[in-house]
Amino acid sequence: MSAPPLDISSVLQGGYAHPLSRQWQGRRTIDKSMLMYPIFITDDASARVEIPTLPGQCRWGVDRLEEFIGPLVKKGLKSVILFGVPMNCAKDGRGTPADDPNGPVILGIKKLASLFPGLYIAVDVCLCEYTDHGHCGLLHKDGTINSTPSAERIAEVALSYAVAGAHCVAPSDMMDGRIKAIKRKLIDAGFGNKVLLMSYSAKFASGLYGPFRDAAGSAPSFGDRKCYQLPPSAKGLARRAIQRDVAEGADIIMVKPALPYLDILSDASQLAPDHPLAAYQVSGEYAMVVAGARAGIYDLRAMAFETTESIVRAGATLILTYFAPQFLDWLDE
Ligand SMILES: NCc1[nH]cc(CCC(=O)O)c1CC(=O)O
Ligand SMILES: [Zn+2]
Ligand SMILES: [Zn+2]
Repeated sequence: MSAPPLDISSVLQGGYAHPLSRQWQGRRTIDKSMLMYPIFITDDASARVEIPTLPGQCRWGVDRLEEFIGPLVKKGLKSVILFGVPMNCAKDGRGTPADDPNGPVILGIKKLASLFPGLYIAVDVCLCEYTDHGHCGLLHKDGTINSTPSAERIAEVALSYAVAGAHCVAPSDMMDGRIKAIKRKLIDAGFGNKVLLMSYSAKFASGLYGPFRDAAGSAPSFGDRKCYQLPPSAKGLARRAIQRDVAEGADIIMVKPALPYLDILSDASQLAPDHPLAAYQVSGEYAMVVAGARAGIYDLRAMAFETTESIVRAGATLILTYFAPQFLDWLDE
């Protein structure tokens, strides 16, 4: 029994049979300027400590940033986002070490700015790395989030990074009202026309942050983050958070994590079509892709491209990714 002949409208394969015609059907869209590389800076100036759950990534001391970032800048790295990992400081309820002028983030901003004047320096703004309870904001006595002083404190920390020379401040804390509070503070201090505000707008309470919390030592000491990070099924809340942050003055909107939330990214590109849209391919997504490749399930490079291309296809114009160093090589090949 032979199958009936194909109908004219059934046949697509002739349209992409050749490598060149495949390019006409949709060209690779990632380029180096879209990559923002997350880096961990710790308070031991000479440190280079590998992070077991985040293969290939390290915590770096300020004195080693030149050897770490120099070769990447030569290959075309355009931007980084800094995360502070204080190991030798006294954490407290308000996250005092966050804006310590001698802490790793502020020293790191100054060091990178002086070493690499062409490098775009973004800084993650949060309190969880600096509070004794490990939560991202300030707490009431009963352990619940105290929003108003949280937003005020986050804004104060953001301003200190702007003063130190950051080009972009990126609050990841998810406190209500922090975008407005940060924008107000930046404007009042004369940074309104100098510093970009990138909001982690749709940040979900994800299982994919595990390696990051190892890297940054920022797991909460009790409870979880479900009262401020978004529930994974909450499409409506995510849309409202994006619209709110646009209204409060965010310059870039972010969706995080990326791969399990491509529908939200696509929604964001409709809701905020006039804003750059960032996606954070988080630590667990990176670790998953690497683990699968090591298990022989697929080729690392092919899967790194496939996942990031899907993120761009969904609407991202900027990708925070731990694959940035590898992409700098791969994009040259
Ligand atoms: N506010 C902390 C913060 N900032 C960025 C990440 C995750 C980044 C990653 O997993 O790569 C987290 C973890 C969390 O919210 O628990
Ligand atoms: Zn946090
Ligand atoms: Zn953060």
